[in-house]
Amino acid sequence: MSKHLVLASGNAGKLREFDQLLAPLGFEVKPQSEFAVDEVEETGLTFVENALLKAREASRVSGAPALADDSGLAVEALQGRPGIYSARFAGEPKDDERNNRHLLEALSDVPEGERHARYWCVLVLLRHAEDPVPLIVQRHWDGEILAHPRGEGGFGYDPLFWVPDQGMSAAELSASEKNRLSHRGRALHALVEALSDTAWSP
Ligand SMILES: O=P(O)(O)OP(=O)(O)OP(=O)(O)OC[C@H]1O[C@@H](n2cnc3c(O)ncnc32)[C@H](O)[C@@H]1O
Ligand SMILES: [Mg+2]
Repeated sequence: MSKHLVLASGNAGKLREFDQLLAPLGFEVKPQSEFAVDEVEETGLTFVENALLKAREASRVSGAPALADDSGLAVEALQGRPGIYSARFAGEPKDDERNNRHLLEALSDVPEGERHARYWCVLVLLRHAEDPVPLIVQRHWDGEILAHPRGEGGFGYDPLFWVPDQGMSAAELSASEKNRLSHRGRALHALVEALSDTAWSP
């Protein structure tokens, strides 16, 4: 069974995590930049719609099976925002530091104990651009939003995402600990498990 995949993402943090997770499982993965896939407009209203758009475009242009990730942070005190708009919470162009500052401002009046947040990750695997049976998995990871950033690892909102069970922010966890616990790591394990030989053959 050939296990080559195009990763339909332009996010360096995600690409690093996918490499760490997929290489030991024998997958040969290439970022979509190697095939000159342009960033698609994420016009969906759900993570799953956006992940489908990204995977379909990457598969169409590369001619290879494509894996896309649409993910984001849903903050309870903000009625689930920024959600699907997480990458551009502070406007264009997308910028992690500005997003984090924007999040802290939005929560400036929200006390500790009421800063619950949930990372969501939806993964879509298309075996080819017109695959009528995409493999779809979604997982979440719960935490609290800190009042100040902590840690240097991870990417995006990780310095503000407190993981109560670990007593650390997501940016303070080692890469392997984050992958073991995170929305993305757990979604990817479930996807690989669901990827039986039958599911893989078009
Ligand atoms: O669409 P692609 O090209 O994959 O890259 P992107 O950064 O635009 O990705 P999304 O559209 O899925 O937006 C997800 C945003 O949610 C945030 N996010 C998702 N997973 C995260 C994680 O594990 N750690 C920190 N932030 C995360 C981060 O700000 C991302 O930019
Ligand atoms: Mg995006």
